[in-house]
Amino acid sequence: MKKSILDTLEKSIQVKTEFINHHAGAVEKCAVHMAETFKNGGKLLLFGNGGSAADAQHIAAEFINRFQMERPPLPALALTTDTSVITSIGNDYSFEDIFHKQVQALGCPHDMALGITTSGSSPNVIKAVKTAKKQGLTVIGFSGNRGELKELADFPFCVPSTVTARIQETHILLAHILCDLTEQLLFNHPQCP
Ligand SMILES: O=C(CO)[C@@H](O)[C@H](O)[C@H](O)[C@H](O)COP(=O)(O)O
Ligand SMILES: [Zn+2]
Repeated sequence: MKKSILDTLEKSIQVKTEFINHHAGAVEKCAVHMAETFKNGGKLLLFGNGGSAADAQHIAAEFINRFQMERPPLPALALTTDTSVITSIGNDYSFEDIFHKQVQALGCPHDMALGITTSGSSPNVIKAVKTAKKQGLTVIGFSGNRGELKELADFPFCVPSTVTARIQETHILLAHILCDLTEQLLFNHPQCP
């Protein structure tokens, strides 16, 4: 049992390390774009399924409330929370449309969209990402190393794994790093180098 726990820990660290080694520069660029977006009055729309829906909500809360410092709220909205909207779209149209229609309604050209899918191919995430691009939003894609999302996103972050749990663990690390950098860039965090 202990071996299995340690193997999982080791694998998680390995995937995160490999991911950061490959993507550190892109993470920094993405944070700069995000800070500019908020500075210019844009917002961040987030969406995903299952654990990634929880991640979308978790990340939105970091921006709206705060991450590590006292500062004004930043506009971020998870498209996974309004059961009336989601059930009406799912019921009248299809599950594939639940994020796409919300992006159509709420997305503006200077906003950013963050689509999260560990398979890289959930149809409702892919459709909403295509809509976001069509409407002029900048798209961040959180995925694993498979699927279409990495080809579509302006900032593709593909975790080098095919295991959903390992991918999700890296996504939340990445999200926390992006929140931290964005706060530093916008509000001159005391720890800013
Ligand atoms: O959290 C987990 C598994 O760790 C699940 O809830 C998982 O998120 C769901 O099966 C999702 O539907 C998977 O979708 P996706 O990541 O491939 O877009
Ligand atoms: Zn999970």
